[in-house]
Amino acid sequence: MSRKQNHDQQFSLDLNEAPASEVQQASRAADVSPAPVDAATPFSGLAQMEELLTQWQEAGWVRPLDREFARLIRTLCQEQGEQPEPLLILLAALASHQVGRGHVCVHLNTLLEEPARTLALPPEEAAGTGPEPTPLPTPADLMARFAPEDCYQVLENSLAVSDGSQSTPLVLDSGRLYLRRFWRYEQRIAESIRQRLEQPSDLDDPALPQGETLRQALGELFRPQPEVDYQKLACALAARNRFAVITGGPGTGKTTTVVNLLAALQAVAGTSPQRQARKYRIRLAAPTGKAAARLNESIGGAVSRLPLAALPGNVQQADIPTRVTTLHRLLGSRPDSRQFRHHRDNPLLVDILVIDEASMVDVDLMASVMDALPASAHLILLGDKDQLASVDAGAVLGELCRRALAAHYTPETAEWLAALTGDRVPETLVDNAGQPMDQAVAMLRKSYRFTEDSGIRQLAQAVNSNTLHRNTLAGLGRGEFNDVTMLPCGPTPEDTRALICRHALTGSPEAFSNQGLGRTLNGQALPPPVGYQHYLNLMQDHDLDADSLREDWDQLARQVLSAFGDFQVLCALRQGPWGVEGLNDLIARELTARGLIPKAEGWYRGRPVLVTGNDYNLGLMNGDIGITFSLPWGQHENGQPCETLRVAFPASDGSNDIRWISPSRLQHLETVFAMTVHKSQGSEFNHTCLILPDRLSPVMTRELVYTGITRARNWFSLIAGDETVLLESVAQQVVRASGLAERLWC
Ligand SMILES: Nc1ncnc2c1ncn2[C@@H]1O[C@H](COP(=O)(O)OP(=O)(O)OP(=O)(O)O)[C@@H](O)[C@H]1O
Repeated sequence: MSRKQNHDQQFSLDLNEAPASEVQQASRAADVSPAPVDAATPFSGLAQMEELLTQWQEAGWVRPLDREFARLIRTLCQEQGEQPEPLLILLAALASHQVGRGHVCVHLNTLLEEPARTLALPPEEAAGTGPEPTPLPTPADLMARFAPEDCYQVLENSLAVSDGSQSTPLVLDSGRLYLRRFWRYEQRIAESIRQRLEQPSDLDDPALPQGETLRQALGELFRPQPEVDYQKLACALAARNRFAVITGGPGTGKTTTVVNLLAALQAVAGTSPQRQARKYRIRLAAPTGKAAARLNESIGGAVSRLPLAALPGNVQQADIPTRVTTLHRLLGSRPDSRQFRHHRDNPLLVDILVIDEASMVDVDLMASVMDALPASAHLILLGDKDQLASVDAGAVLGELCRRALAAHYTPETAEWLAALTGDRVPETLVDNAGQPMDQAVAMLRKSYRFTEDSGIRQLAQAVNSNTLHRNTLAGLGRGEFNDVTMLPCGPTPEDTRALICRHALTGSPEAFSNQGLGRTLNGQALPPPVGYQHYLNLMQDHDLDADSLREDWDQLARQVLSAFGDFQVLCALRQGPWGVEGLNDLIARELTARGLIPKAEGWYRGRPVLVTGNDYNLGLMNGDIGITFSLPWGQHENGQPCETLRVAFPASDGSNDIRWISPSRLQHLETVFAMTVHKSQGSEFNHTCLILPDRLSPVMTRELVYTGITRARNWFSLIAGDETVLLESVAQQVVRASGLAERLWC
């Protein structure tokens, strides 16, 4: 038997799912030898390479997990009689390191061409401290010794690596090195999409009755327009395919479009002899509780405005759900397990699944969705392709939308769309060589939330197209737009801190060219920009007491939570004076000094908290926001009522209920006067203030700045520690290594 043939038995253990105890045992088995002195030393033996990995880990360059993964590969190779090359151990650690940074794999050629940039090693220090010189050999020093062929040879000769056809812990596929688990996720996602795209549709022939029903329904749902109606085109495309993506910037009508789409599909189902007029079972989901709650808020109104009576198929309001659940709840997550209740052998009972804010879904969760979805079900992803990618590995929506701007619809698709919608796709979006995946992606191109002259819209566009210039920023400073302001940092750090404090307190309406007054949208007056004193005043100015009813407290909590959502400080970093930790502390101290909160540490009345991990027992999801109240519900030993702290959370089921939770029961949370842009995904605020530091860091990218700006519904303020850093951030783009797009487009 050849070495490779025996793989399945040898490596039946999936290393990335290995229990911690095994990892620790492997770790303890390692020898340690003297520190390496140059880039050649780690290649003189396994112990030397492992010692370097330990030093990298101690320096904070790689995670303990990365080092342990490399050691486990070494142990497993040795157990099979292979003496692994130090280069193999190094590549294993680097592949694991890249997963920790959101990549699905490592492109070997890119790694060799640009090791420092690809790996972001050595890491830059947190803003404010500057990079420290280090005597450690860097990955770039090490990789400079090798050509791609050397890496391929070492990987191909190892029992720990295969092309995926065998159960090895590492997979080398088309020049990409994967941890096996991530390779499998990518495979499963691509397979599921391809399988859905290959299924013929009843709607393929516009002349057949189903096509005619769809045409009629679209005619009722969309008013005729002088220009191409991209929402109508998106509905038609998504109705035809069992897999579809609808992408668009803020306010381009993703929710409106999907509601129309679901109504149109129910009309088709209601007239379909094959379905015997049985309507589709539809579920709506979002990756976080916050995103689910936001869709909950907007979808009910959109459904109630549907012209149902005019549609064929006897579509009723109840045929279109308005309750949105989190993906974890939908799939049935179980405490302390990464396995969901719904999977291939216990699929979801659903005909159409819509996932909003799909940019936040990582490869692991997306693969679980694909597994749990019956092969015949429609999957519709909604999201903004230009937003930040998921926190965990992958950039699934970004990859699926990578050709969305130019569309690449085939002439056949363009003809079909014209027959169904009456709209002709512009020639620039038609491509004879368009591929099946292109035909399932629709991009909404017109914003209905922002007017043409909106500063938020123009700033977001300039960032997205990398055309943000100093004169745009100067224009913001001069008050060229009445919905955006740029607040100038002071000459000293104290001045800047004072500016941030003033702004966080009041929202600085005077800094906007119209003094924050008089803005209207679609004839509706918009509330002016506010800061945190707005919700804290509301908390203080009430006349509830121990005799008040629970309902009255619930009502107050709803008002306070809504007022808190009127303003949010966002930042790029976690640590340092410009990060969440520094800003939370700064703002809390200012509010204490103003008598708006009693103290700045621990638990106190008015403390806003962000849940940072799912807690199924309490029914709280990552991203939920609560506000701490002091309630007269406690009791002294003598029976007298006393104040007790409770955190008010809005129920995540769209019921408008309030849950009061004791602080001692809350485990994963942080104060949220400041929030990272990453955590703000899926949320929107009436007034958003984005604070960017005075030093560039790898996390500061175009996607981050764009996501920060587009969290603002009506007012946006910017505090940039250094304009050059802002411009440089916009020039930096997130590119996550993955092979998904290559699997879907040949
Ligand atoms: N075709 C349209 N004509 C007029 N108004 C529209 C149209 N489509 C959407 N709108 C309005 O634009 C606003 C934003 O629409 P919608 O909520 O559907 O967009 P979205 O892309 O889902 O927004 P978000 O950025 O919050 O995800 C809503 O007030 C909606 O009623």
